[in-house]
Amino acid sequence: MRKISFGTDGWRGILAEDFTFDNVRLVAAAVAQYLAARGLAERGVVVGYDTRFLSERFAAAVAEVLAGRGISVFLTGRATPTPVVAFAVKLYRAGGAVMLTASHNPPEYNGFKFIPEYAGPALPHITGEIEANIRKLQEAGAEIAPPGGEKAPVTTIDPYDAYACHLATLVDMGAIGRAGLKVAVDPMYGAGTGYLEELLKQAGASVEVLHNHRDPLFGGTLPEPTAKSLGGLREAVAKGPAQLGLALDGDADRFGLVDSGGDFVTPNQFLPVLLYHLITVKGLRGPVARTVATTHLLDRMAERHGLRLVETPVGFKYVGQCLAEEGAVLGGEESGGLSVKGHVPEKDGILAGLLAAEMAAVHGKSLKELLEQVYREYGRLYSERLDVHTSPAEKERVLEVLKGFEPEALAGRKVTGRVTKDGVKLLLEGDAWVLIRPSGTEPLFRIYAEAGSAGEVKAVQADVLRQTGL
Ligand SMILES: O=P(O)(O)OC[C@H]1O[C@H](O)[C@H](O)[C@@H](O)[C@@H]1O
Repeated sequence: MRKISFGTDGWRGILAEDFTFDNVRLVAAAVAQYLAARGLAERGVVVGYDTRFLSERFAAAVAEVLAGRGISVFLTGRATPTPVVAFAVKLYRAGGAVMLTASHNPPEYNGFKFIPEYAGPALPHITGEIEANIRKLQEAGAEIAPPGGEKAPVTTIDPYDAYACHLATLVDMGAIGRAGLKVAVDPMYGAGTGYLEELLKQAGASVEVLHNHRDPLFGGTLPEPTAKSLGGLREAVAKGPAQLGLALDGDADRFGLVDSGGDFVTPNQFLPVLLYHLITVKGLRGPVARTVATTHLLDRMAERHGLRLVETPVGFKYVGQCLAEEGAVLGGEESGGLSVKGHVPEKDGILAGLLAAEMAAVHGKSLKELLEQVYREYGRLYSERLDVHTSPAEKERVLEVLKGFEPEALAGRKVTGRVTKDGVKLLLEGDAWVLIRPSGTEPLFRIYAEAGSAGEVKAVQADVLRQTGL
């Protein structure tokens, strides 16, 4: 059996291979030990799950282990988005939450996310402690049998209404209604079903919904809101009357956006437009947090407005930490995660979608028109990510190469700096950069690049491939 370990965001495993009821019970017991050691057990734990195969059964198994160890459980009565489960931690002042989900992974996966009492993704020192507990339980040959009998209650919850009220403090729902916005929503058969479309309808928008029934095979695609997977939504928006398309990933923590006409808007394009809106319309002030892989257009904007820019490794856990501890206005990442000041420090695709709708309503413009405005004020940057699949042996070789990867120039541009907070990032003259890092969720390397033209981005990536032999 492979080692149970928490990657970029939770433990993920293939169903029946690694992700078994026995292993889920083992990890739940390790979480119970962590909570007890931290004095958090008496606050109880929220348990939620997505729409994947057996997710509700795994959630019930986790609830049973926790309750059997005297920890009260707030169990969601239906599939619930990860950000809503995080919000429920605050709502019930719980000691943490367990979310059963493999997010946007292929259908044969399921997963286990732990959300500590601060209501954002668990930081490495916490998952490290849980992993150590798992090893000790395994070494002791402890059998985590269904405990047979609860020592604490399991209460069924539905945090929808409280979450909706909270979002109404962050989003101008009235503006969405007044504008009579027409929106198409694609929850990708996932846990966001019944959330984003309902909130928009309640606000008064007219909503067309796609893929809003449970399908653990996700219609044969990945529940990942990328341009490639959102063909149906793009077609729906291109056909009209919808002016905007909003998508979520399998557990609704990531967002995907389709502009009027059916064009996909990347997170690197949306984040600067949102920051502009938050600063100029909503009047928010505070630092701006982005991962090392996210657009530097945010840096230019932060500098112009006198805001501090915080760069974190990849993983919303680090972005969330900046939101929670430093009061950031916006925390975002190129893989489609964001949260804003006043919200839980967990990425939230529903909030992102509602903010996009608010912006369309308030400005009466498409996202692309707003983006053009941002480009006019701050200059334009092109960014792209290239994913390169590798075997485990190849991965080791490339990691070795990266240790000493300090070229003088890339694609004819001088290297002016080297950042190693996550993978290797080379800063190039002319406000360009490239980052090479192994994914923590998939067996591949990601090569992210940004420059003043699309051609330069491609040239820089090609030179990285050539020089590293990837
Ligand atoms: O690039 P990876 O290590 O595969 O991570 C990709 C993404 O995985 C999860 O969704 C994390 O929550 C994100 O913060 C991260 O950006």
